[in-house]
Amino acid sequence: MRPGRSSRPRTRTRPLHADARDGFVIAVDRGRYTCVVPDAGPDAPLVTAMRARELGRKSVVVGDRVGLVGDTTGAAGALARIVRIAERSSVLRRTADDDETTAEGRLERVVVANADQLVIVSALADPPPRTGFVDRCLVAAYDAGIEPLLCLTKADLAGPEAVLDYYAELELPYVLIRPDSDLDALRSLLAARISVMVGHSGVGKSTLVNRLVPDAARAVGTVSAIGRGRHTSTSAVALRLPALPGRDDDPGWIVDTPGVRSFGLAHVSAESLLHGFPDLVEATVDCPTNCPHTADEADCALDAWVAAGKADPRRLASYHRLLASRAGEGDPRGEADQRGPGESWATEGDPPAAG
Ligand SMILES: Nc1nc2c(ncn2[C@@H]2O[C@H](COP(=O)(O)OP(=O)(O)OP(=O)(O)O)[C@@H](O)[C@H]2O)c(=O)[nH]1
Ligand SMILES: [Zn+2]
Repeated sequence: MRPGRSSRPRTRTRPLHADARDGFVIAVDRGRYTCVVPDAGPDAPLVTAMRARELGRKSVVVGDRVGLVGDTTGAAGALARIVRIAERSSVLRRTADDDETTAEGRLERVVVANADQLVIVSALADPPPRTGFVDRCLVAAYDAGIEPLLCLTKADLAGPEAVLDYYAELELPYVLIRPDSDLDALRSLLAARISVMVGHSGVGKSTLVNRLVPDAARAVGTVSAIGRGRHTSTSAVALRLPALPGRDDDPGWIVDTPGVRSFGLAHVSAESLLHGFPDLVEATVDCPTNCPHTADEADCALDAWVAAGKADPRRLASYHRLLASRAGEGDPRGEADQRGPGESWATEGDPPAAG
C-alpha cells in the first residue's frame, strides 16, 4: 500500500454544485431531458438538459427531481447539465415482458419516478374492461408503493357493477367518466400529486388527458417534438394540470404513458406479486413454508380460502394467471390480460358449483 495515498485527506472528486437549480424532468427523448425549473415560475421556458458524466450509469427518468447547472435559461439551443438526482420517493418499473429467463424479460425500465398515484384507465365497454390488465397494474402499483386509482371510462355505455363487484374486497378508489361528466372528482384526486395514467388502446385515455389538460398536444409538442411516433413508443411525458378555478392549491401533474401497453412483471417476486391481491394475502399464513402458491400446488391454502368463500375465485384465477405468466408458461406478454372479463374469467377458476 502506498502510504502517501491513504494519508492524503479524501477530497470530494465531485464538485458540489451548490449553485445547481432544481429541475423536474417532464420528458426524455434520446439523451435529452426536458425539465421545468419550479422556482422560475410556471410560465418560464422549459430547460433542455443532458446528463453530466459524473452521474455515471444512473438513469434519469420522467418525474425525477434533479440539480441543473450550465445554461438553465431555456433559450433556444441552450443546454443545461443534470448533475444530481434527488432520492426518489417511488419508482414505477416495468419489464418488457414477464419472463425473467429471457433477455426481454430482464430488460427492466423505470417508467416514472416520484409518482404518488397510478391511474388505471379502463373502459366499461368498447373495449370491455380487462380485469387481468387492471390486476397487473395493481401489482405494479403496490410493488412501487404508489396508490392505485381506478378510472372507469365510457360509463355512458355500461354500468360499473361487474368491475366493482370483482374488486369489492379491495377498497379500491374509483371514478366514473362519461363524455358529459364534469371531472371535478377526478381533478380533486389528482390535486397536489403526481399521477401516472395507464390504459389499453381505445379506452379513452387520450380523450381524458385532453380534457384534463386541454393544451396537452401543444405542451407535448414543445417538448422537443415528442409525438406519438416510433421514438416515443415507451416514453412517458409529464403534463402540468391547469389550475382549478377559484383555488390556488397545486393542481398536480399527470404523466401520460402513450407507449406503455402492458406491465411486464418479471422484476416482481412471486411474493410481491401477491401484494397486488390484498384480498388473498391473509390466506397464505396457512401455506407450507416456501409455498409457490401456484394452481397445481396441492397444499396451498389459497384454494381452501376461496372455497370457504373468503375471496372471489376469479381473483385467485387472475393471480394464478400472473404467476404462470411470470414463470414463462405461455402468455409472456400478458395477452390474456387483453381479453374481456367474460372470456378470461371463464378460462379457469370459475367458482365451483355450490352445494
Ligand atoms: N361513449 C364514449 N366514448 C368515448 C369516451 N371516451 C372516449 N371515447 C371514444 O373512444 C375512442 C377511443 O378513445 P381514445 O381517447 O383515442 O382512446 P385511447 O385510450 O387514448 O387509445 P389510443 O389512442 O389508442 O391510445 C374514441 O372514439 C373516443 O371518442 C366515453 O367516455 N364514452
Ligand atoms: Zn400457497
